[in-house]
Parts: sequence; C-alpha cells; structure tokens
Amino acid sequence: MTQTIETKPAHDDSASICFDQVSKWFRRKGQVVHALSRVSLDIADGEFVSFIGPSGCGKSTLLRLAGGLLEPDRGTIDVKGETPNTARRLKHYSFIPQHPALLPWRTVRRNVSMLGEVNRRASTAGISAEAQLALLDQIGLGSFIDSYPKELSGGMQQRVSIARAFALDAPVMLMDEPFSALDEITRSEIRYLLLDLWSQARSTVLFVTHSIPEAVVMSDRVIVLGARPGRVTDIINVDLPRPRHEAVENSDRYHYLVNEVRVALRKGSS
Ligand SMILES: Nc1ncnc2c1ncn2[C@@H]1O[C@H](COP(=O)(O)OP(=O)(O)OP(=O)(O)O)[C@@H](O)[C@H]1O
Repeated sequence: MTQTIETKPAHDDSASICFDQVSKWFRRKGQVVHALSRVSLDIADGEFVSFIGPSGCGKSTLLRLAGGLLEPDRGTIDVKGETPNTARRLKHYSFIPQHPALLPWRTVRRNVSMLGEVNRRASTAGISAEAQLALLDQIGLGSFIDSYPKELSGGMQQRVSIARAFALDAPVMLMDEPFSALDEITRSEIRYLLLDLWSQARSTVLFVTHSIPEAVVMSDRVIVLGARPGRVTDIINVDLPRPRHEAVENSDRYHYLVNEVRVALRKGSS
C-alpha cells in the first residue's frame, strides 16, 4: 500500500515551498512510468532538506518539479506564493548540478559572474563583484580566479560551481547530487564548505543525495522516498547543533540518526 506523509497541514503560510498531493507520470515508448505519487510536503523558509531513496524513486523529478522545469500531472506546488514557473522567471532559484558545467573559455572569476551578467535586467543580479571575490577566497579559490576550468581539478571545478550558485543570492537552491563525482576526501571537505556558505546565505535548500552520512550532516530534515511509485515513506528530523563541522561525525547522536535513515530506507524499499 502506498503511504503519503504530510509534515504539516498543506499550505502552511510560513512555508517556503509546498508540495500538495503532487503526482507525476512519464510516457516512454508506449509505457507509463508512475514517477511520483501524492507527495505532500512543506519546506520552511531557510530550511535545508535532503531527499534520499533508491535509484529511480523520483528524487530528481521532485527537484525539477520544484524548479518549474516539469509540470505535475496532479497536485500543486507553491514556491514563496508563486507557481514554480513564475518563481523561475523571478529568478528565485539557483542550481548546483552533479557536474559543474563551467564555460571553458571563461576564467573562474567570469564563470562565477556569468549568471549575474545574464540576470542583469532582472531584479536579482546577485552579489557584487567584490563579494564574489570574497566568496571565491572563502571557498579556497582565491589564487585561481584567473585560471580556466581545464587548469582545475574536479573538486576545484565543483567549488566554482558552488560559488556560482551562491553568487546569485537566490532564496531557493536546488542541488542534485552535487558531490557524487568527487572522491570521498574532497567530498567531505566541500560539504562543510557548502554548509559554511549556506549558514551565511540561509537560502532554502533542496538537496538530492545517495549518501546517508551526507544527508544527516547537511540537513534539518531527511526526506526518505520509496520507489514504484516514488512517494515519501519517512521523514527524519536532524537535531544536530549548527554550525556543523567534521567533529559532528564523532557524536553518538549523529550515528543514531545515520542508523535511523538506514532503517527508514530499508523499510521504504521493502
Ligand atoms: N524525461 C523522462 N522520461 C521518461 N521517464 C522519466 C523521465 N525522467 C524520469 N523518468 C523516470 O521517472 C522515474 C524517476 O526518475 P528520477 O530521475 O527522478 O529518479 P531518481 O530518484 O533521481 O534516480 P537516480 O537516483 O538514479 O538519479 C524513473 O523511473 C525514470 O526512469
């Protein structure tokens, strides 16, 4: 039997993003894939929420629906009082994809300023040029601002992608497995850097990951999805104190929460 979990009553006024009974089907080669079933979820302003679940359970689809790149077949999504489409036009979003997708002919500095230049005519052109340089410094790229992407390691390129997203200063950030292409040491370093930047920006974050430890370290809540069709099967509140640094991974509470998510995932996929 499918289960729908509602965290708060639908359309909580203080929520930044509300999914209300959202379902999505895809049609592929004459077959219908039921990607998401009746997802209801309220995400608070400034909350960091992770989505975790088995491959194909609809995590990226949820992100694309929230970002207005797909339309739900049933249900509604509200982003700061707007439809996702309008929110996209109002430049409410920034996005960190799995692969950095930098422009090879632009330096680090000009990759980071790029989206602000594109949005110049919108009300949100992002942070100032000086603030962008400070951001690059904070993320460890201060000596590489005039380098080209091909001169950087994969981890450094992903840092540029993160800086580019934060430079937009958008109220909602969508992150689709942003660390999955990185080795474990780089991944761990960058996740805490991202948390530092987020603690200053305080945007609302929807973060897709396959990593249980990562979901726990980063999030205020971990949303566990089950597959066929994709649906919310559990929600784990992460009450670890912030700011979080690597030491949090030594705490008993962290290990307890990692286990909670593991058990929820097992339960959701059985
Ligand atoms: N554009 C599309 N056309 C047809 N089917 C699609 C499309 N996008 C997604 N799907 C299907 O919808 C389901 C959910 O896909 P989605 O990519 O959201 O899952 P996911 O949880 O992000 O997967 P993964 O963890 O492997 O990245 C899958 O069965 C997928 O094949």
